[in-house]
Amino acid sequence: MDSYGPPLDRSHSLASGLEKSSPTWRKPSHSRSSSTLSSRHSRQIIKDWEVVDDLHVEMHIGGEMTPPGICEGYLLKRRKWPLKGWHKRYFVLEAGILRYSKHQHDVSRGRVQGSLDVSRAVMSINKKSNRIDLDAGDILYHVKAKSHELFYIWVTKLQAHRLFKKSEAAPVHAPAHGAAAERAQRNGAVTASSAGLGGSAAASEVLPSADAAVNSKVSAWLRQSHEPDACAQELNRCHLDLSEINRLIQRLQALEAGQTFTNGELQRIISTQNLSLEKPKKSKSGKMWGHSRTLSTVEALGMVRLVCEQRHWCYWYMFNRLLLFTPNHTLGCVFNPKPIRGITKSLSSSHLSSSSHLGASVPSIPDYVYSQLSPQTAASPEGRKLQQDICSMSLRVLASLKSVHETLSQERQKLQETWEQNHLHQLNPLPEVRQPGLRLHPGLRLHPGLRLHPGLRLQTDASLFLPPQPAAARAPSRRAPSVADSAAEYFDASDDVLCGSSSEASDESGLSDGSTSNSEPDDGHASATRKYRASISRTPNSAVPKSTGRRTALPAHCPDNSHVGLMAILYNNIGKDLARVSMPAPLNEPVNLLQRLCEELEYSELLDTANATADPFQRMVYVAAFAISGYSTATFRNRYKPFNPVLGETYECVREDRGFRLISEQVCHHPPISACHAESDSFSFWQDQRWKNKFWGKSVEILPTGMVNATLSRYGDHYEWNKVVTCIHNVFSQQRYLEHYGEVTIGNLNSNVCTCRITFVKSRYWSSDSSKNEVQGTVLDQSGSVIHRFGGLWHEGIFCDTLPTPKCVWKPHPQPKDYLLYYGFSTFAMELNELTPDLEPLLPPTDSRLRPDQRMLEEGRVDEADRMKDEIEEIQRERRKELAKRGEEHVPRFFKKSKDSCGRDVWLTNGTYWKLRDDPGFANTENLILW
Ligand SMILES: CC(C)CCC[C@@H](C)[C@H]1CC[C@H]2[C@@H]3CC=C4C[C@@H](O)CC[C@]4(C)[C@H]3CC[C@]12C
Repeated sequence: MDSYGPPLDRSHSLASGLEKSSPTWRKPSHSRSSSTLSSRHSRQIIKDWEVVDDLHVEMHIGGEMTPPGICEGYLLKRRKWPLKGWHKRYFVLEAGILRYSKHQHDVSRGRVQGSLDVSRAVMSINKKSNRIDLDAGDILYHVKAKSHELFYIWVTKLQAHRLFKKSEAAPVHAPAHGAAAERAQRNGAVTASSAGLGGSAAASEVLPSADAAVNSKVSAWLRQSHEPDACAQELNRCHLDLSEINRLIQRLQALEAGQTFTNGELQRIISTQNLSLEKPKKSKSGKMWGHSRTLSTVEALGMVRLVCEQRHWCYWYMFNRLLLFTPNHTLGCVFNPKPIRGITKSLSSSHLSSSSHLGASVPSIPDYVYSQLSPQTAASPEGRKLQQDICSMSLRVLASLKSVHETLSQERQKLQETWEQNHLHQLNPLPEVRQPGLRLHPGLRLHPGLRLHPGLRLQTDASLFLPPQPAAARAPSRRAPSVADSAAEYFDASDDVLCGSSSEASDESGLSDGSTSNSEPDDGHASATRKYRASISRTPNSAVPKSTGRRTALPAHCPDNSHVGLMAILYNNIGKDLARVSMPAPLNEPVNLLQRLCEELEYSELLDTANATADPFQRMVYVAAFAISGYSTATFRNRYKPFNPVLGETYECVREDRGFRLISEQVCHHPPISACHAESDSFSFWQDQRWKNKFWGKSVEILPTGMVNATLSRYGDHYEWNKVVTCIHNVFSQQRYLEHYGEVTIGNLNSNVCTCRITFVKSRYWSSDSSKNEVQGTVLDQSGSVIHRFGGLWHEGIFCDTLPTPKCVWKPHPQPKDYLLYYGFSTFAMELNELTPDLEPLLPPTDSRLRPDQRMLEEGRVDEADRMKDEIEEIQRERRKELAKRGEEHVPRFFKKSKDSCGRDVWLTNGTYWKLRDDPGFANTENLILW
């Protein structure tokens, strides 16, 4: 195998964008943390793994995606238990499903030992050891091919199947639209102008044809709305552009490698054939036999095979010098080409003649392909031209996709609202008639203090609170109105208040819905969230905060870090707290974890409002909104990691404009703990943050421990709540995103009048983007009755429809201009690390604002920042060693360890910071030297 050339450990991945070459960032990303591994060897192994994405698979022939062919053969499969050793198993990959059996003959007998949908698995490969890992969460396969060639073929095939299956699952093709529009037209719902409206036309099909009002409104929408047409055109353009880009890239690669065939063509051939990778058995007549299913076709189509008898080499020869199989390694390859006539022809003619090139110097397929993927300077004018074309075309596609996305989201929202409003009319044509079958959760009772609106109509989404019930129990039943119905009416009454006019209420309010009798609890959640969402979107954004004199942008744009390989870093730090893993500076954002604690106070006005609210139940709603608001930063913050504070580092934040001041300190190194304390006239807020990680292959869960605390001065409340899990999905890929899920319970340690439960709903993998990030909450009284309910999305806002005036209790501020160029920071986040001349002399030298590496990164001096970061971490290590030598322990300066009411360790302020700052001033105290 070695003779196939060395370069399997190149950082240019076969198909992943994770480890693109980078002259600036060739510094091996694992170097920093490699000390955690025992041997150089194990580091090497980790380094060679790559996650494969499906971007580079070439499967289009003439614009259509070709279904990939079957692939079958023996692979070595890692034993399940103990996880040691390998056994040979026969694998068949067909229609996106990878099945395996013990032996080849088991397949025909239907004896399958396991199967996995490859489109749902994360695929990691190790080119050095020919290994492929497929991780579908619950099912995990570790397999190994016997040779590079087999490995390459399997990888190519797997990619092809994944891509095809994914594309099948998410069809965006236009042709169906015409048919749908036609059908819709037959229903009389749309006029001729709607042909080609695609999804929108299809939506009209589900409208109950009996309801003329519904039909007319939606068809009016369809008539007026031409955006989907524009989108379809735009997408068609994108499609063409992408094909063109693909062609240009291939051309460029071929040009640079001086080759006639492109990598894409090779991949396409492998993808589309039916392949049996087993050694063709010798028949009595001495003929070579392949898999029975494929053999005759193979011969019929003139499969290209050269056998070089003298040297006992068997060349399976696809293109010029592409496949080289030796009897010792790979044992034959039988192709059942689907009719790609041109290619078969070219195989058999011009390329056969180049057999004389074959030999030990011939690069293997992987080498060939990797060489194609290597960045090469396109010296020729044609190459440069190609590069420019690729660039400008890519930008065009990006712009188109952005605009399509925006338009479609708006249209969807409009349609949704139109549909919901009309749907209500249909379900509740007569306001006085009670809708049968309404059920309410026993916990959802009417609070004695609540007044019912006189003009009651029955529209509610009580299903929100319904626990799962067997289908029989969901059947509508007629019964007398009950307290539960009254509660439902109460919610409806709220809508009236919201909309001002009772007759128009159902048209305007996004909150009412009569469709409760047979909705699944999950659907209930989703539909409630849709309504909350609609109401939130109608709430105007809070006025742009008046200028605080603080900066509105960072000094420099964020660096591109898409090339930095994360895999090695994370593997090398398994078991470590992700947030604390040291990463190269381009992976960092110029704020640290102490500052991120402060960021949770971005919406501190909610605590001020709570403190000004007399009713304890309503007060709780605002506290809950505050607890949720702290999670909203996650929306745009998944590309960079906050700096880890060093032990003893501090941070202060004085916000006269918001009326609070905060201090935080890194109080412990093992485990790393950051503590903070904030105070204002209306509240105090403190927490210490530490967390654990769970690494799931393609995602990382952050499980915070420790409670968050807030007290309100006016009512003496002491609220305490837990945090939910934050999950970094697709951690290795550029499609990384954050999700929060779990339950938060807010208690009041000084009063048991009410509690609050908030659910951060875990999205299902098929859920649409608009239903991601759902939050639902209830405020309960002592007996467990629901007094208030609220919901929405943690990145868009929270609506409470049970307040005397139902309203959006919280909505995140709009993001500042160009925020994506500034790490996705909000205005508040931009301000966190701002250092003004009047502030500087007042800070202790341990303040994060004075930390040089973070400052360098903020100023765009990324390389310097990285070096400085190494130095600061080294200083910290030295300091720890010194302390250990002296048998001492680090004592935090401004926080002390204590126990909370449940006996848990907590870090509380010792009350000295602000006093020292005033007198004698930190310039006159003894301070730690951290950098
Ligand atoms: C470079 C890439 C891979 C790493 C990105 C990691 C980022 C997204 C991670 C690292 C540390 C993480 C934070 C750690 C702790 C918390 C507290 C939790 O209650 C809310 C989420 C929050 C605030 C996390 C958000 C996501 C986070 C910032």
